[in-house]
Amino acid sequence: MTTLRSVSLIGVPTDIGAGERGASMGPEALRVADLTKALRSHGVDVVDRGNLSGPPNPWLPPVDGYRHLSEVVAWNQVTHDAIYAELKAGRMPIMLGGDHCLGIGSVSAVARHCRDTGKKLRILWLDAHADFNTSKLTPSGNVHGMPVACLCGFGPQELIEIGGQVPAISPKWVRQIGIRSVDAGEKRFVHEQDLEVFDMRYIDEMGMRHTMELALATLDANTHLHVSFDVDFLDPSIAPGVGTTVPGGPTYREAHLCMEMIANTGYMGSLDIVELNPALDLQNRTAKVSVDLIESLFGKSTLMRK
Ligand SMILES: NC(=[NH2+])NCCC[C@H](N)C(=O)O
Ligand SMILES: [Mn+2]
Repeated sequence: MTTLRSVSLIGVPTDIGAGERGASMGPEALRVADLTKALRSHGVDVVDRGNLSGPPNPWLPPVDGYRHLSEVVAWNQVTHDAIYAELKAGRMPIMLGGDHCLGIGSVSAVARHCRDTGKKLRILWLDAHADFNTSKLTPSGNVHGMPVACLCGFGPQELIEIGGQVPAISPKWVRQIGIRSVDAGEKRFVHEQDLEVFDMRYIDEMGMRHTMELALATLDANTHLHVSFDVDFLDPSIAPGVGTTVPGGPTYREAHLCMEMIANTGYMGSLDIVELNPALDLQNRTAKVSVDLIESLFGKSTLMRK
C-alpha cells in the first residue's frame, strides 16, 4: 500500500539529546524484536544498513540552554547525510533512534529531498510532547525537546542549517498527534507559530478516527508523508521503555488505528522510530509493541470486512 517498498534501516545509536541515558540501545532492541522479519512478512524489501557512528555522550550539564550541542550537531549531520542518500537512491529510510533530537537531521534531509523533487512535505509528529522548545524556553536544555522548533528555524545556526535551507520546514506542514505534555513557554510558542496540534483532549473527545481523518485531510498524490514516531506517544502501560513517560496516551487499539489510517493513504515516504529506551523497558516489551505498530504502518490489517 505504501508507495516505496524498498526500505533501508539506519540505526542511530545515541542518547545525546535526552535527559535519561539508554535510547542509544534503541536500534538493537528493535532488531532483537525482529523488525526486519516483520517488514519482510508484508512484502517489504528491507536492507539493514547497520548503525551510524558519532561522538560518545559526555553526560554534562547544559551550556547556554543546550546540553551537548556540538555532539548533537555531529550526530544530526551524519543522520542527515545517510537519510538524504537513501532518499536520493529511491529508497524509504527508516531511522532507528536514538533520541528525538535526531528528527532534526532526519526531517531536514527529507525536506531537502522534497525540494529536489518538487514534492509537498507533510510531517506527522506522533508524540506525548510538542518538542518545540528553544534555549530560552527549555526547562532542561535537552535538545530532544527542541527538534520541531529547530526545523522551523528556531535554534542554533549549526543545527537549523543542516539541511541546506533555513528554515527547513514550515510549521504549516506539521500535524502533531497525542500531545499531553507541553512546557508553559513552549505552549505559548506553539500557539504563536500556529502549529496544528491534535492533543489527547482532542483525541478523547473526537476519537482517533476523526483525528486522523483531519490530520491526513490534505494529502495528494504529490505528497511525501514523513512519520516521526516517538515511542512515548503510546500510553506508558503498553510502552514503559521510554525516558519521558507521560500517562494518558493512546491505547494499543487507538495506536493501531492511527498507523492503519496512515498506511491506507499510501503516501508514507520516510519514518523515524525514536526514544525507545531498553534500559527502562521490561523484557523488550516496548520494542515489540513498536514493531507491531510498524507492521500496521506497512499495511498489516486484521480487518475482516472486504
Ligand atoms: N522527545 C522527547 N522525549 N522530548 C521530551 C521533552 C521534555 C521537555 N518538554 C523538555 O523539553 O525537556
Ligand atoms: Mn519527541
